[in-house]
Amino acid sequence: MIKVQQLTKQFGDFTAVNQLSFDVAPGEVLGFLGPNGAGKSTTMKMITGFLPPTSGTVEVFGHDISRQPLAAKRCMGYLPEGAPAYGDMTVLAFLRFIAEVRGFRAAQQKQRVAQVVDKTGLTEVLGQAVNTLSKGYKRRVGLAQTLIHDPQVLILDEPTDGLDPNQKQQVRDLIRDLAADKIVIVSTHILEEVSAVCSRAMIIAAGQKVIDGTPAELEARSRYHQALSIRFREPVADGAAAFAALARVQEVDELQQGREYLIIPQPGETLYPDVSALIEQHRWPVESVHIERGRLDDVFRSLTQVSQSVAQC
Ligand SMILES: Nc1ncnc2c1ncn2[C@@H]1O[C@H](COP(=O)(O)OP(=O)(O)OP(=O)(O)O)[C@@H](O)[C@H]1O
Repeated sequence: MIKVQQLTKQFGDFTAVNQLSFDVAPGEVLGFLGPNGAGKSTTMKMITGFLPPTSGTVEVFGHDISRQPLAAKRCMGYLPEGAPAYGDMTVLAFLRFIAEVRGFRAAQQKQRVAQVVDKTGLTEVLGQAVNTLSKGYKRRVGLAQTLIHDPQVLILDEPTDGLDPNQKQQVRDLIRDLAADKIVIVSTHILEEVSAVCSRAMIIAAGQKVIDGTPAELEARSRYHQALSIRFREPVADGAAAFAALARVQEVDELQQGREYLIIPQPGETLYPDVSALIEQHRWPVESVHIERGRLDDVFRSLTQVSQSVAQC
């Protein structure tokens, strides 16, 4: 279990992280979201003991990161932003070095290195200097070094940043694979990553938590939650006015000259029965109907804009 309580970081007069509290349990993949400068990296650095908090505490499986840093760090693997250090070393030498630092010797060291090389797909670049690797491989080397001691907790700062779509997919699959019995905290700007790998998501803005829930709970906050997206086989004249006249409709968007409509309900309402009755009454030729779960980008935008403007007041 990770327990973060009232965590705060000030740089001079500026408060980068403000009274942040949350718990994470094994098996959870927590997506840490927020606009640039929200305080994600600063929080991760404090959780992993790379930056002392101004106030507040972090406990990792009962070990306080400030008072028992070695015991707490033993439980964690941390992938910071950017590329791994020691770029002149070959991948193999670098991973052996990390294994050595983590206390593995002889056969055990070989075995640990071989396991992470296999997991992260590094076999073909083992003899290459880290500096000369592509961005994707550098990221994988970073991931490999976080896994060497098979930690119970993985803290990954933008693990797919700068990767191409295939590499992104591979890293996400790896995170999902690793997540079964670990705690994973992953910061990202990429909202589709949250749906792809996270069991829970927290949005922070201006150093403060603005929402914490499952991706489905976040999507339910979107204005598009339960919106109906309807496509007809041919254009339907007057559809916009007819849909807009229904009770509990907030907005109707007509697309493709009347072949498609997006009908947004008032908050908390569902429209399917009324819309379906209207379509039947007019015998409009429906091709497809889709009920939206909600859009994370819309939730992200509305929550972070509100809290940033509050912070500026
Ligand atoms: N060492 C420092 N000294 C002064 N200010 C800092 C320092 N480190 C971070 N900050 C400031 O704290 C705020 C939070 O930074 P942080 O890097 O945690 O944000 P972030 O959410 O990770 O952003 P990004 O998504 O851009 O990586 C920013 O305004 C940043 O400029």
